[in-house]
Amino acid sequence: MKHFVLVLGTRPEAIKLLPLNIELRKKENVRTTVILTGQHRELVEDVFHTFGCDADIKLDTMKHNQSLAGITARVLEGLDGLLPEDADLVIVQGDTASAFVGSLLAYYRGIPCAHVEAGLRSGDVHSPFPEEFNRRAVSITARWHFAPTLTAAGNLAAEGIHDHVHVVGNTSIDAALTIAAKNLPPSDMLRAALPELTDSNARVVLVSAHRRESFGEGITSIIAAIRKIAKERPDFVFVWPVHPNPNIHGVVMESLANIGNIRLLKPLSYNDLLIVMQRSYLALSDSGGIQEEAPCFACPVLVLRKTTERPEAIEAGCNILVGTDTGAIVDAFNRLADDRALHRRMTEIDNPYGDGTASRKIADTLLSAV
Ligand SMILES: CC(=O)N[C@@H]1[C@@H](OP(=O)(O)OP(=O)(O)OC[C@H]2O[C@@H](n3ccc(=O)[nH]c3=O)[C@H](O)[C@@H]2O)O[C@H](CO)[C@@H](O)[C@@H]1O
Repeated sequence: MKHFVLVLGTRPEAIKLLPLNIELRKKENVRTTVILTGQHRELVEDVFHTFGCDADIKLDTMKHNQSLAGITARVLEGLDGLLPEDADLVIVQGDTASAFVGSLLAYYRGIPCAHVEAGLRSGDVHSPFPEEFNRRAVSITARWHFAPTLTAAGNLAAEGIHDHVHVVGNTSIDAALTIAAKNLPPSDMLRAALPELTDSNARVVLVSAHRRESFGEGITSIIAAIRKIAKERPDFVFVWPVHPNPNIHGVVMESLANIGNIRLLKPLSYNDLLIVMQRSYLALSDSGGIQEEAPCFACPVLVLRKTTERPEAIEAGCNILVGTDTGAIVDAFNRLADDRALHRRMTEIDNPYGDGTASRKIADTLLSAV
């Protein structure tokens, strides 16, 4: 019996690793232990609930206004005491401190590591900060690299990483399709905050922004764009689940409260988020996961970043890279709002991040290799 340990700390890691854990647990000759590092505790609990499972080990690392050094040090020390001695494999995902530290500890202990969502690169180690460093660092020690796309595999090849690279799609698509197929009802909170959910004439727009690179000037400029569009376009309803990060939360709540067609909400459960996405005409977002999931649900994304390590959806024509300039956001929004033919073309393209089978492929590969 093999023992695989999944280490995760944030909401997107839970969304992208729990489908893999479910696939692994279907196998007879493997058992898994899920360790939650506690990096973003509150946002993660909901995801476990949605997938109907719980973490096996929970670390308590969350501190108010935690520094990067503080998180990294606490997760490394906490994990060191808890990583099971008999682990045959450590699995990490993406680009967080938890992923970096999980792979580092596996390296220290001589345990092989598998990296899910390997090969995403911006090319600038300072942006996104610190994610670009984290994912590059994981690639140095990982033995298996599960790249979501050929582009990501090409990024690894450019760094000399050729062995055990498997292009499987992104597990975010497995998660989104699995949960959407359950057709779970929206929460009472969402129903009350967004009565337009059942009004087929209302045009809904999903908004989200939380990247560190947008703190300060970027978020101010995004807020100015949303305020201007909302005032000029009362035919649209804007739904913004505001990230709890203090650099975002305060300024968004202060600047956009009391505008009738802007609904500022607490972070949505994953199921509610998918319901809003399915109901949205378009999304304005800097989120990586939303850029990947939205093409499944006919929801073009205007990407609120200067660059993205997800060029596939831009190249395919599902999403548009807009940046954070107020005028550019307003122009791109109006164009897509008014040009229904463009909107239809953008929503008819196959999702370049996969078809919902990434977790099964990863589980099969690992079972035959470890
Ligand atoms: C630099 C970069 O791009 N890094 C990414 C970053 O993740 P991100 O940018 O995707 O992070 P978020 O936007 O926080 O999460 C998104 C998920 O959360 C769901 N959601 C959202 C709002 C809400 O109210 N309720 C929800 O349920 C949503 O549907 C989606 O699935 O780290 C990951 C981990 O390593 C990486 O994979 C990934 O590269």
